[in-house]
Amino acid sequence: MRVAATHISRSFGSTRALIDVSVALEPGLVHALVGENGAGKSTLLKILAGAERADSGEVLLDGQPFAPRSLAEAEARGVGLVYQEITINPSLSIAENIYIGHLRRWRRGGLLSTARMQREAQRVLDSFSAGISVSRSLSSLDLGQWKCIEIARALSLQPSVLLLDESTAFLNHREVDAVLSAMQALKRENMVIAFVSHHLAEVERVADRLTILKDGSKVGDYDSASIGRDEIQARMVGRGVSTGRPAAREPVPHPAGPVLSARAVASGARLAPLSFELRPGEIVGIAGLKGAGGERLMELIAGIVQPDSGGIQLGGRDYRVRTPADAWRQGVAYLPGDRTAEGLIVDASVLDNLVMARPPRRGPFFDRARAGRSARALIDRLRIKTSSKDARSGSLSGGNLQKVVLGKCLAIQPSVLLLHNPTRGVDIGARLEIYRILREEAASGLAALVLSEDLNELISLSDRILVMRAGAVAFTVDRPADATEDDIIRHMT
Ligand SMILES: Nc1ncnc2c1ncn2[C@@H]1O[C@H](COP(=O)(O)OP(=O)(O)OP(=O)(O)O)[C@@H](O)[C@H]1O
Repeated sequence: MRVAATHISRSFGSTRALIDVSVALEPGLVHALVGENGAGKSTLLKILAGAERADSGEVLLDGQPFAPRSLAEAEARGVGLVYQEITINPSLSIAENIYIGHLRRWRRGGLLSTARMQREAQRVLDSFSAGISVSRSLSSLDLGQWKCIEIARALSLQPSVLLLDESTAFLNHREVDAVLSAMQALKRENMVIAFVSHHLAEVERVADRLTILKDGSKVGDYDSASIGRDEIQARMVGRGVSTGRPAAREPVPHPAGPVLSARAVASGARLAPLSFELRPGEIVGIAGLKGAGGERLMELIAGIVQPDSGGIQLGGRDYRVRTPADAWRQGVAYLPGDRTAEGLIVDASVLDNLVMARPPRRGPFFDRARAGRSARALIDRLRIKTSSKDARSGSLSGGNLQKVVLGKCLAIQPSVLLLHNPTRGVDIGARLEIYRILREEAASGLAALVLSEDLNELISLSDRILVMRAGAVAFTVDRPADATEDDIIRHMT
């Protein structure tokens, strides 16, 4: 099957998400869509998948007009979509997750024919060498394998075209491999594959062709062999970007006493008694696999869970927080790993989300004028792409939403900032901007703890890195500038 989209335009109110974009997708080739946050990548995929309608333009499937009004209609014509978010239900089996929404297929006289469903689910997983047995429990699989189950779900409808929207965004470096291998296996089956990614290393690894979008318009189509990473970046942003990974931080002196110190804090089996100090101006990275203890440490400081033993001091005083709100009040801001579930309210405006943690007041009243000024300053500083400060947050693109959550944290001028995967889904230009802002904040005294699956991010940002394994610090990298990803991975596993 060939996909030809021509002269596609789509606006949302005053935002022109796509302007006269044409792309051609060929079978047996992996096609990457790249561009800055808000460039229009997801909108284009959604139009192809039936989740959005184009205002104008035409899509042809093997020469036949294709204007699906729903995902189901697109699926029936052979076009499947894999979402950015994880959509696995852990209380169901692998096979049930694959056939969710189509379980009726496996019912005979009111009974679910589990054995047949399992056999068929296994066949689909094996068709792209996922290496997953349907008899396993979901909890024994990693997120990359969960993504492969979502790919199997799309494949169970026998599509000829598979669209993946930032499917690796929530995965760590190992889990990504499973998804990229799946794409390569499907390419060999002669499928049309298009994916969105902010990670140009992934694009280089699997894409045969790429289309660059900028501000809703197409910059161009390229053979990936003929264009280098620097040129892709330059074309994405419309100006030169020197490198995707900024120079590592030079060690900075930290003369003051610790702003935060943990003494033998422990939390069940998740965290063995741990002591460490965080000084003003210091950025400390935490590396570790899921469940290694980094997330639990952040949750303890953020007031989400209570330590079983040990204690934390903030600014030399006992720091006991029972709820996240307590922590925010004391100047400890937390950017959670999942921006929409915990980080912000999608139905509220950009302004409301930005100032939500500490709304400016005049007397007993909300000071809308001051809130407006502060929101506008954050929108400019973080280069948040929104039609206005009053726009509904849910209308922003994924990367821009992430910047809103970061803005909400910075708005309270915290003394300690806890960041979990701070630049997930954020494009390269904005990522460098966020690193610059965090360094500026650190230079004026902010202390930050950064838990990230992106090890290059930790190396670039941190003054030191705590590498966690099985609930304890297995190793401390004192000079991240001299470390490589492999050095860190060795201590994580
Ligand atoms: N449902 C919507 N309502 C209003 N505006 C929208 C809607 N969907 C997308 N937009 C706007 O359209 C533009 C393109 O968004 P899109 O999600 O396609 O970008 P993207 O390239 O996928 O970005 P990201 O890399 O951040 O995910 C953005 O300015 C976004 O705010």
